[in-house]
Amino acid sequence: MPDTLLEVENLKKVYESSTGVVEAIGDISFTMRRGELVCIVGPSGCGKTTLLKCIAGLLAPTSGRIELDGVGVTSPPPSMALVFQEYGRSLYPWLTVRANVELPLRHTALAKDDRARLVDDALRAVGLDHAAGSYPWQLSGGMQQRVAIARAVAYQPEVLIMDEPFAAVDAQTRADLEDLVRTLHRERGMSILFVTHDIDESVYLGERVIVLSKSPTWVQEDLPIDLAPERDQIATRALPRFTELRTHVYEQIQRAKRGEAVRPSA
Ligand SMILES: Nc1ncnc2c1ncn2[C@@H]1O[C@H](COP(=O)(O)OP(=O)(O)OP(=O)(O)O)[C@@H](O)[C@H]1O
Repeated sequence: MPDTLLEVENLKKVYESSTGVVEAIGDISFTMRRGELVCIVGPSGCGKTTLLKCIAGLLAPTSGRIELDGVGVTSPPPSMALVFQEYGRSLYPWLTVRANVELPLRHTALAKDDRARLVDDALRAVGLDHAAGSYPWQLSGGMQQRVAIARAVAYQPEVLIMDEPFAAVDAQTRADLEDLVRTLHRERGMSILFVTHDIDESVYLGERVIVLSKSPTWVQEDLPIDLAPERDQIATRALPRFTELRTHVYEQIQRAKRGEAVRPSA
């Protein structure tokens, strides 16, 4: 199998509406390998969601190319799963946790027993096997987001796309969910593209952090995170190297906001 999973080449997105023209994405190129966990950060409004929508085939780019597994993305690829910030809106309140997790599998050719096995396994992976019969509205926000993650895990996607998934949960829950994402990546080899506003989160989670410029957006830096793969909320964040990396990313985002970085080809 080829090592490159996702390829974004010279992506440009211009919104045109009655209120005017917005060049959200100027020219973004990057690749992601199979099994990688890549974080994307950038100033507010720099086009992170626009980028993910294009990658997910929900929005047509103005120009450029996106390939998943060597195939051009022109509509939502079946081998992709998405988890958004608004877990409340991504779960069906009239379905149990189990039924919510099973939902995408109902459209596959899997036998009922196989579907049940995948759902059980995913619920166990996110620590919610005890809540299978509950309804989403009976769960805390963090638990609801675990259900959304379990649904993605059960679906066994080639790549999991996460758009600020933990922005609406409290700090302690957020730390637990970050560790869950690291575990899914480490133990199941999941390929994860993770957008966040939180610089510390990007360094804690990522094997690479892609820093975007302000709009019209380009890749200002593609930074390898040379921390050990075993990460711990207290020990890793206390490392001098963690502080160096987060300070570096912070400075890059400040430069991006001020528009100081100059595009190499410009
Ligand atoms: N449907 C749309 N029509 C017109 N302009 C849009 C549309 N969606 C987004 N934009 C503009 O495109 C730019 C990028 O928006 P986008 O939401 O992708 O950025 P973001 O980095 O995800 O933002 P945030 O950090 O606030 O979450 C912004 O200037 C925004 O106003």
